[in-house]
Formats: sequence, structure tokens, C-alpha cells
Amino acid sequence: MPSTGEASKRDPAEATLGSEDPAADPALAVRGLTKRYGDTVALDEVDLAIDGGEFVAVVGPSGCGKSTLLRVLTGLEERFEGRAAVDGVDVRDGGSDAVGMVFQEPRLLAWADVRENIAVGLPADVDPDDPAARDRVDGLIETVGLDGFAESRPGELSGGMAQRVSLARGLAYEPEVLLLDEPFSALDQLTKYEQQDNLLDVWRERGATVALVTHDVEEAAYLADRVVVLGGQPGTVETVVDVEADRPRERTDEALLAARREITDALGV
Ligand SMILES: Nc1ncnc2c1ncn2[C@@H]1O[C@H](COP(=O)(O)OP(=O)(O)OP(=O)(O)O)[C@@H](O)[C@H]1O
Repeated sequence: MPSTGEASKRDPAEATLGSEDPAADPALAVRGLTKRYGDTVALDEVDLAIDGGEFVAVVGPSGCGKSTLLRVLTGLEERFEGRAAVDGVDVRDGGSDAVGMVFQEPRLLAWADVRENIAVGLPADVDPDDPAARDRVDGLIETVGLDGFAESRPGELSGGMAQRVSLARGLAYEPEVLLLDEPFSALDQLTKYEQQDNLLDVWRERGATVALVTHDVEEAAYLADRVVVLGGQPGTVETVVDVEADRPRERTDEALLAARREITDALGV
């Protein structure tokens, strides 16, 4: 289960991969991860371990390799140096099938309506026409605040609405590990706050592990147990900030403001 405000104290580079005791493996782990695109070094010797049930945010300047880190963990990048594992299984060996990913771009099927687009995220062995599956999808439509739009196609949605469909699709799978790449960046402030709280509810209810990439320092501090600050190009871990605020959190909590200061200091802004 997620912690309830106790910030993690563990050094991100401390946990090892390939432990003989599988129960000791972190939910997400990279060790000595270097990723190159031609002459561009996107990530350089990155070490990071995220425990089961932990909520970790990753922030850093544009181009420091945040999306690349998630792409490696989902198995979308095959060529890299070092190791990356989900639930102790190396991503090169297929990783874990309990991973859900929400991309920065909604990537919806243009010809399918909202319900069908969300149903794409259901596990492969679930029949989308099954009443229980339809209920699950309808529940997700409600969760992301899209009641009344189940029959709409992507072309009829705003950018923020499309992004919420994408989030619901990522949740349809009921993943144990959820990787989110700036899922709220296109939302207006009020909807963003609502969706952040929805995500916290999902995380708490499911005891999921979450790694969230964001540019939004306030969002990172409000949501995460730990905030990993990537810096530079190539991306390396600058520092890891523990967020010491109790949950449920007040957005004005002094501890969140302190965490935000630490993060912005590390970012040099
Ligand atoms: N497919 C690709 N081919 C070539 N270079 C790439 C590719 N994908 C990413 N890069 C490069 O790798 C570096 C890291 O990119 P990445 O998208 O991971 O950064 P980011 O921190 O997520 O950026 P942003 O915050 O702007 O989304 C950048 O220099 C980028 O230009």
C-alpha cells in the first residue's frame, strides 16, 4: 500500500537489481542506464529504484531524458546500456505485463468513440462487450469527468478532454505500475487539480506504483512521495527530494512549499 505521508528515505541508487529474493526487488529499477540517439546522449548512467506502492515524480528541463526514461521502462526502447527492470523482470526479457502507460500525446483512435478508445486499454482477456467491462469503462468515464461524451469521437473533443480519455485508457488495465508522461499538461488549472486528486484516489485504492513525468513543480510536490530531479543534457539524477507532507495533503501545506523550494533550487530556477 502507498505510504500515508511518511516520505521515503531510501537512496534512489541503493536498491540493487536482480536480487536473489524477488520480493526484495523494487517495482521499478534502472541501474547505470545510458541511452543514446545517434550522437545525442539522452540519459547518462542513471540509477533509480522505486518501491512498490510508491508515488514518484520525475522533473527536469526540456530534453533531459524524462520521456526516454519512461519509454525504456515500458520496453519501447530496446537499445540502451545498463539495466532496467519492472517487478524484478528485465525489460529486455519482456518486463512486467502489469505496466500501464499514459502518453503525453493522447494517441486516440480517430474512428472510435470515447468508450471504445478507453476499452482499448482493457486487459486482453476481457471482452469489452461484457456488462462488467462496460461498467468499468463507464466508471472510468465518470472518474475523468467525461460523462455525456461516451459516444463522442476524438475530433469532437478538446485537447484536455482527449488527454483525459488517454488517462482513463491507461487506468482501464488496472495496472500495478502506472507510468504517466505529463498527463495533465493540457488541462486548465481547475480540471488539472480534479484529475490530480482522481489519480491520488486511484493510486490509494489500488496500491499502485506510479512514476509521473511532469514539468509542473507544484504538481510534483503535491502528488509524490519523492521527486527525482533530472538535470542537464545528457540527463543525470541531480537530486531526489523527499516530500514530507502528510496525506491527504493540503495544497498550501508548508511542507509542500518547502519541497517546491528544494526542487526549484535543484533545477536552478
Ligand atoms: N527518437 C529520437 N531520436 C533522436 N533523438 C531523440 C529521440 N527521442 C528523444 N531524443 C532526444 O533525447 C533527448 C531526451 O529527450 P526526451 O524526450 O526524453 O526529453 P524530455 O526530458 O522528456 O523532454 P520534454 O520535457 O521536452 O518532453 C533530447 O535531446 C531529444 O532530442
